[in-house]
Amino acid sequence: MELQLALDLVTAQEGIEIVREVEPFIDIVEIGTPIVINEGLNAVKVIKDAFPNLKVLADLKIMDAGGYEIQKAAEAGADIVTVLGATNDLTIKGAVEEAKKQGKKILIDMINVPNLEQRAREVDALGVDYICVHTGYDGQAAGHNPFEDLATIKKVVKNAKTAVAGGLKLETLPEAIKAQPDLVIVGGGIASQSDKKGAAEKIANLVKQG
Ligand SMILES: O=C([C@H](O)CO)[C@H](O)[C@H](O)COP(=O)(O)O
Repeated sequence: MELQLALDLVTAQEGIEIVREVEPFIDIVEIGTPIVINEGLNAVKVIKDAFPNLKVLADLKIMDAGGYEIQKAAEAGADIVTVLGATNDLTIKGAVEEAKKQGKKILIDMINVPNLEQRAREVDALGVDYICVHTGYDGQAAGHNPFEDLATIKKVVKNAKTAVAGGLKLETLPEAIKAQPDLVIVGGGIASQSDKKGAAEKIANLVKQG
């Protein structure tokens, strides 16, 4: 089981300071969608240059032009790029093809996919690397969490790795780990804490014990 730190509501420069504190405890650093909106793919390059030994995920949430957008993220140094499960198979196939060419990986974000079980089966058959259930900020604000969705995809995904994201914190992590995802994604549960290093260390220990 791996741990991904999501950097969202900070600048890339602030992100570098956070990663410096927690680098020994994380496997992947995510350049979140808000950072990409504010600073573009240059933020991916800045973080990859600062931490060449960490895997970097660009949370582009691709919905169209899969091949082209993966190519641009790869040029910026991303190792993993997100594509929305809600898009059509053509976009996912284009993204997978380009990612294979570039030696990169695709994470499918199943945020707001209504027919989760069926869609998870379908995208799993398209050769993607990760399938991630995700309760976004708006869903979290309405009191939702991703635990039931994780159990749903764990039953049907046979090829891809499974991942979970959405409001995970030290207190709620055991619930996520119980379902044995391959990747746990934590944003505010580390990045918004006053003791980021302490939070990351405790969360990493739970993830390691898996
Ligand atoms: O993908 C995310 C969100 O949609 C903003 O772009 C976050 O990275 C993801 O939800 C993880 O962050 P937390 O919910 O703060 O753990």
